[in-house]
Amino acid sequence: MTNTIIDSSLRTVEWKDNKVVMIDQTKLPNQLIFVTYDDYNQVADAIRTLVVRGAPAIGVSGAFGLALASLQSKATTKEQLISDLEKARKILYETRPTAVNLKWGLDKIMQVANSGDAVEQIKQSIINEAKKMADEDIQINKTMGKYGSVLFDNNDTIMTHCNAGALATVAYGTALGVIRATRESGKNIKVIATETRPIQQGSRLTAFELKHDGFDVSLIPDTAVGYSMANGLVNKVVVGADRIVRTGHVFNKIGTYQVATMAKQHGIPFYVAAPLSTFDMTSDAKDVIIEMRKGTEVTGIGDKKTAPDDINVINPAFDMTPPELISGIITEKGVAKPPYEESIKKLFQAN
Ligand SMILES: CSC[C@@H](O)[C@@H](O)C(=O)COP(=O)(O)O
Repeated sequence: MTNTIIDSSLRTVEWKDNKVVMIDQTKLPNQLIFVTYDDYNQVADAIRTLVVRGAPAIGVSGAFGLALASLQSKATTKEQLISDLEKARKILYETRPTAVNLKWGLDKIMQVANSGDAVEQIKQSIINEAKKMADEDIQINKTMGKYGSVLFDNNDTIMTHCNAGALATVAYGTALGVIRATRESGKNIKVIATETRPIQQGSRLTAFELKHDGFDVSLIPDTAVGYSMANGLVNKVVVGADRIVRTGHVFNKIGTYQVATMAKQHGIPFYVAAPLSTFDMTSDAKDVIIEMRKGTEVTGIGDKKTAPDDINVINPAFDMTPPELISGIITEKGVAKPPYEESIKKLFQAN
């Protein structure tokens, strides 16, 4: 593993010279550091420790992890290679439970592996497929952005929560992709980003990313969502998603439910932007596992301790926003509107 500081345009995760290169998001915004991995276990660690995070980005990272596993394998038969890949798949899959894109990315690669014949040909097909998934992610975000941009007006101030930007995807972003496309369509917009405690994806990543790209962005503490809405500072909200089930229940970064509830209270449209790879058409909302993260994320800010010793902590990483709070779900196939079960089904039929 090597670290290099490079100031370049942002591509979160990439396949280069048979290695995986990603931005170390734990170091942002103070340092822009790219890490290079040649072992799938390192990729699994990177997902687990949030070096890479955001549902689409971890989906593609999982796929690249399997591509590394195929190169690491010493298998001489297809059966041995599949068994090595299954072992790696399990390790990668167990890194984070809520974002369904991880399963999607791993399943897609396993399908390619299972449909191949000879070992070397399977390895090459896996690498090709993972690279294709990364490239398609950018295109999907741009298409989603175009569908979403018509929902926003000139002079809107748009609130977003957590980070659903280029850094949560391969590039461009889901919710921030919609914001980018709205600006690209010639509309003048401002953005309000929530800080997103406990680990501040909003201030460290969204504010960093939007400022880097010249947006008019203001940062607020999570506790100022109600104030901002009650005082007319926000016209619309757009957030990303980690998993959306067929009924339109949206699982996203902790605090999203509060933002959506507050938006409803103030009659502010609340949109979700996510690719079809974020939809889980087989689980019920009650079966989705909410990741619980370590208490130290809450008992301190960065390295500074801000809570008493031995305090009990409850630290869920995600929450569920029910469909009745959501004005529309923006995808690369169009915008789903209530009733969601029906309109989501139609988006998949159009696929
Ligand atoms: C585009 S991913 C959805 C995001 O809005 C958000 O929930 C997110 O960034 C994921 O959380 P994270 O815990 O940082 O991986």
